[in-house]
Amino acid sequence: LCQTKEQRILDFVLKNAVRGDPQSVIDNIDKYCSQREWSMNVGNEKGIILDNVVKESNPSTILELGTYCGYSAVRICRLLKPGVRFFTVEFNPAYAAVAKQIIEFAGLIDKVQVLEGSTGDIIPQLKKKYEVDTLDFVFVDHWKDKYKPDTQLLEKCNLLRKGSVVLADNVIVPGAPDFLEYVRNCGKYDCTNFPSFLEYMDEKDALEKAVFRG
Ligand SMILES: CCCNc1ncnc2c1ncn2[C@@H]1O[C@H](/C=C/CNC(=O)c2cc(-c3ccc(F)cc3)cc(O)c2O)[C@@H](O)[C@H]1O
Ligand SMILES: [Mg+2]
Repeated sequence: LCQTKEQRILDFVLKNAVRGDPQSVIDNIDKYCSQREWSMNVGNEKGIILDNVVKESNPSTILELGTYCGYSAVRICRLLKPGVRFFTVEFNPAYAAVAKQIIEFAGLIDKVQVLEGSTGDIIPQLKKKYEVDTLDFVFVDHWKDKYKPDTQLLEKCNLLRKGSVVLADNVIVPGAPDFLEYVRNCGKYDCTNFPSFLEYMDEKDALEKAVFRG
């Protein structure tokens, strides 16, 4: 029996999407969350912007902060060439379990490493334990008050290089004002705002792209 919303989303995907077809997984999550139960996936409007920024960055090493159900992990990894490394961090075991099953159903589990734990613990381990040199692309979509400290932690751990792209969801709703102020004024990033809409709603939201100057 599906007790949680996340389990109901997984169940809907397993029943209605096509195994091995990432686009059908994305479309079915969007269908469920727009028709049945709202859920905090990046969604299709902001998702198209995410797709375009990923495509233009052509990244080889990607980090996502906040996996949730794996919607954006599937969105990003469906665009990646073979051999690319995608790490996604999730500290809620129940969400991580749902995400792994959704990513697996989409046929992308070989490209994805779901790192269970807190970003504060995992980011400092990326170089030594996960053999990461620097990150080409970071998608930030976890607790909004952690965007700024975790971006600063990425800098401190020397995980960003000249041209690394940090793309943040929800800079209008719920908002991440300290993060926005930081990336726009600290002098280390070239920032671009992408106005869009909150997932499955008519409210305005936006993504912020912050390119590290190195
Ligand atoms: C120690 C905490 C920081 N470190 C962390 N390390 C690892 N995983 C972390 C995490 N923080 C949060 N997470 C995970 O990220 C996810 C959290 C996402 C938070 N997102 C939101 O709150 C959010 C919220 C909205 C929203 C918008 C409008 C509204 F009326 C209500 C909600 C829309 C969004 O697109 C959102 O992304 C969860 O899976 C959580 O378990
Ligand atoms: Mg979000």
